[in-house]
Amino acid sequence: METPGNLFVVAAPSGAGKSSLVKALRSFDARVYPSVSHTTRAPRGQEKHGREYYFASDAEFDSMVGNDAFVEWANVHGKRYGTSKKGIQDRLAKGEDVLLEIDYQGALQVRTAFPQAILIFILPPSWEELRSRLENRGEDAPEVIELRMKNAEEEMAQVGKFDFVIINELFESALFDLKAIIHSQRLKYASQLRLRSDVFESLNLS
Ligand SMILES: Nc1nc2c(ncn2[C@@H]2O[C@H](COP(=O)(O)OP(=O)(O)O)[C@@H](O)[C@H]2O)c(=O)[nH]1
Ligand SMILES: Nc1ncnc2c1ncn2[C@@H]1O[C@H](COP(=O)(O)OP(=O)(O)O)[C@@H](O)[C@H]1O
Repeated sequence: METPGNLFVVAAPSGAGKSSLVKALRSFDARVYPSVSHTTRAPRGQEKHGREYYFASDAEFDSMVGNDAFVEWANVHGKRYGTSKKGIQDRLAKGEDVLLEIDYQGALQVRTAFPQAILIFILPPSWEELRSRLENRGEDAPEVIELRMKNAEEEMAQVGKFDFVIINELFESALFDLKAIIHSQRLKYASQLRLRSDVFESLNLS
């Protein structure tokens, strides 16, 4: 589907730092609207329904799948996660930028539905660092960390299908890269025309 807003999709193995990067980006770029996904996994410590996720039962998730309410959904680490159509289509149609923080299976489904979507993959600098970030985050049980490390192999093998790759070694440098990708999309002709129609009009351009 062609829409005036930019659709950014950020994927990464668990622990690579995508939530931290997107949160930091949001703190000074309120024009990137993060979509809130639905999931059947349980909330973690500080997570709130409707903020990090909409936490859904299996039956609720089944019913949304049955009603064709998702742009994409996938099984990730044994739980289901999905992006609702309602959450993004209106915003994109209004010309707003939307950012999805989802797994690679979902990212590839989004590309089918929205061929102009910009797919960004975030890599950790090493396996050791990935494990230590998962351990230091202190949110997941040891067996959950093992499953996430194991799944990371399959996830990282998909990096070549993405448009951009960011290596999150130094946080500030990775954040700079993410900002640069987003900013470069906004400098494209169609985006500039939409965002700065006042300038285009005063210069008699269109
Ligand atoms: N396909 C898909 N994946 C999602 C969605 N929301 C989150 N995910 C992915 O599910 C995985 C697990 O997310 P989460 O449980 O929050 O753990 P985290 O990756 O450690 O932060 C991550 O790869 C997320 O990017 C979604 O709506 N669709
Ligand atoms: N560049 C970095 N250097 C060191 N630690 C980082 C870096 N980026 C993120 N982290 C830390 O790694 C852990 C995992 O990051 P998080 O954003 O939760 O990852 P994801 O959302 O990809 O699962 C968090 O404790 C976070 O503070």
